[in-house]
Amino acid sequence: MAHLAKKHANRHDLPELLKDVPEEHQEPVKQMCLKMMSHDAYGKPYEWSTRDFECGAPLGRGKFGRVYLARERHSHYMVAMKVLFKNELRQGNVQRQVLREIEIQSRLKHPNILRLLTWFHDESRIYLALEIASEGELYKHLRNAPNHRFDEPRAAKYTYQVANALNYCHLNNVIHRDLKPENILLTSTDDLKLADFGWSAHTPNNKRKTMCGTLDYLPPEMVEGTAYDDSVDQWCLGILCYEFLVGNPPFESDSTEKTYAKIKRLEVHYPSHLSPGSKDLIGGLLRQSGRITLVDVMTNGWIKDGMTKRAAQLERGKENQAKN
Ligand SMILES: Nc1ncnc2c1ncn2[C@@H]1O[C@H](COP(=O)(O)OP(=O)(O)OP(=O)(O)O)[C@@H](O)[C@H]1O
Repeated sequence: MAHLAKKHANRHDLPELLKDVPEEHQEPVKQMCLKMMSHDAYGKPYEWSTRDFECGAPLGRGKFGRVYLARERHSHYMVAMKVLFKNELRQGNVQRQVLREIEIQSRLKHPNILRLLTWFHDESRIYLALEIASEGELYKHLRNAPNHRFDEPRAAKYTYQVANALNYCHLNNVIHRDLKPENILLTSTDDLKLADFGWSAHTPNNKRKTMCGTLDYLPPEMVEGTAYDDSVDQWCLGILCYEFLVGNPPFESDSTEKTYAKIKRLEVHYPSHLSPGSKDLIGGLLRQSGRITLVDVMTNGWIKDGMTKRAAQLERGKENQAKN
């Protein structure tokens, strides 16, 4: 399926394709590339179908989708196959949402956005062949972390990666609008993949007024029903960063009204364990207007320092594993 990323690659491109692959993986990766290049689908239009995949263990289940590990028969390339039943989509009245998700996700290509490799359908089902994020939902990792929160280096790295993905979306006129730990997946290499573009929207420059997203993550302009633009995603990134560090979103309450009121008053309580750098960053994002940009987030000192520390943590983890 590498043809989707690099349509016209051929055998002569192998040295270039393999140049960043570690020595010990060169041969298997080369064989995989050769297999992909010999596939009927390589660089040409191709009608994928269930015949092309072997279905394996279930990976999870959503409101509409069941997700399975699957393997492309020819190349043995592994994917996460999401299967949606058309009658369930019709009953839930979400056909348009799913089509928008497919349309948007298939053209977004970024290391922190879950790739939709291909999709096809039969009479009763829609199949989405997705890149695998083997560690699953980030939400689960947050729940399982000590005190249900990440340490600052981990939170900083993840905030950077989400900012990077959102920045790419905005450059491509897409607003995500539904950021939350449940819509982010984690890979085996500790990298995030933004998923679930069901609520995202194309933004042909004008401001929008649709109310959507998750209550705890709603920015004041969406609560008030006024026009909004892509800076809603910066607000949500501020909420996400807070939730990473504290374990719950800042405006969480026991009723919708109370949450709305807190959002409108920008009533954020910062626990004492938060560093000044993290509070500064969150404060810059959780503003009614004049939010800091995603590039400001990516170049922020607290973020950069945290990323260096996270890389060192992971390195130490690898060394310890090697010793045991
Ligand atoms: N690409 C993937 N790699 C690995 N696991 C995945 C992948 N996509 C989904 N999963 C697993 O399958 C579960 C269900 O995925 P799905 O996208 O249907 O869920 P959802 O977004 O929670 O559903 P919904 O939007 O219908 O509420 C996820 O929670 C996750 O554990």
